[in-house]
Amino acid sequence: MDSLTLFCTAGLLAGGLYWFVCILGSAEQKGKRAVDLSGGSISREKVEDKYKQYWSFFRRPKEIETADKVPAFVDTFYNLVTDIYEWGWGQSFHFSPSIPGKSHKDATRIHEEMAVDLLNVKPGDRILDVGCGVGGPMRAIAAHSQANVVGITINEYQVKRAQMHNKKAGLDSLCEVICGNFLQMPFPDNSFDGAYSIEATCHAPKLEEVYSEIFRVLKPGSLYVSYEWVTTDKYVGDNSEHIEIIQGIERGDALPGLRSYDQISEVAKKVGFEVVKEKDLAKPPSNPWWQRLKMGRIAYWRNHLVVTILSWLGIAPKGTVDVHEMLFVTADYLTRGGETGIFTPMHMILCRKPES
Ligand SMILES: C=C(CC[C@@H](C)[C@H]1CC[C@H]2C3=CC[C@H]4[C@H](C)[C@@H](O)CC[C@]4(C)[C@H]3CC[C@]12C)C(C)C
Ligand SMILES: C[S@@+](CC[C@H](N)C(=O)[O-])C[C@H]1O[C@@H](n2cnc3c(N)ncnc32)[C@H](O)[C@@H]1O
Repeated sequence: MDSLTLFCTAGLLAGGLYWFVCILGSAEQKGKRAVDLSGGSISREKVEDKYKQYWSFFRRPKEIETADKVPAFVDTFYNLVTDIYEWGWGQSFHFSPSIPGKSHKDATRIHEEMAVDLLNVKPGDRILDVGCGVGGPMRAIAAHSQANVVGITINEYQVKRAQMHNKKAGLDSLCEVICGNFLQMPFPDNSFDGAYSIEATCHAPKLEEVYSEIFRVLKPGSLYVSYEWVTTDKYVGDNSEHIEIIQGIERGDALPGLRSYDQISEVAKKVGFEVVKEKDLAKPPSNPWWQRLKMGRIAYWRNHLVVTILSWLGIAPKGTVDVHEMLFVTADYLTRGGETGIFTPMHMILCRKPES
């Protein structure tokens, strides 16, 4: 082979690799590229250890149930997964029913806007986003309602990402992000005109603790809506396949234990809320929320290859392949949860804090 052929072949290979990693492997919503994958606030040499530490929680399940350690364990999880979520899913870390003829991005936004529409808020009102992630829902909701949204997340890295996205979207005057624990929120009593949580309170070891905090910070008469992760009435506690699926979902999503659908309104009433409405938004005529997960399978194989190459080249931190692998397996459990109908990530509950 002469040197020109060698040069051209090397150029083609390098170009192909760049296209595969940087173009094909880029996020749905631009913002995170494969080459930028990190361990969040964890230093790159500690990612592998932290991943092992994450798994050690599941070897001591009793400790999780009782633990004040849960917020720290959830924080570790989001350090490990936030970049991969943003890269492979976008800035909204939740599911939504598929809508024929609409893109995932539009279906996601519609699901988010529905939450704030239920709250009856006016422009200028102050509303709380409980477990805000990197702020995808917050930005859609602020833009749609012109309300001021305050988001709280346990994860410092997400705060930085959310603030950066808010600024970039020109929504930083409407959106504020705070790092804190939603089980002990740094807000005065009766200080919000509304609140919502999207697929976040499932991380609370006791739902009562987070619901009573939300109740405390809401003004009397105002509304709270939540999209909850729960097992449905189709879940049979002694069916081994059902147990396997639910445990798979818990392990891959940092959940201290999934609740049953009928526990949600019980807890809401117990802390003082009036339950205005309750509905599983996944039920027909809604189209399957897990369709997007299932359709993405080929992309996940490609992503796996991209992450493996980047790890091998020393660009992605050691341990990233393991985290990606864990999510890959989790996607399958979530799909099975949806297909069997034993699990829903969108059990909606709308509550009001009474006037007196
Ligand atoms: C509400 C929560 C998170 C819900 C979802 C946003 C995420 C649950 C599973 C995640 C993913 C699974 C497979 C990944 C894939 C292997 C990778 O290549 C690209 C990212 C995934 C698609 C990733 C994206 C986010 C999820 C769908 C929980 C934590 C309470
Ligand atoms: C699956 S993400 C959903 C994020 C956002 N609602 C969305 O839909 O994009 C769950 C969020 O809950 C937050 N969270 C979990 N436990 C928390 C806690 N104890 N205090 C504050 N935030 C918490 C996580 O940090 C994360 O931001």
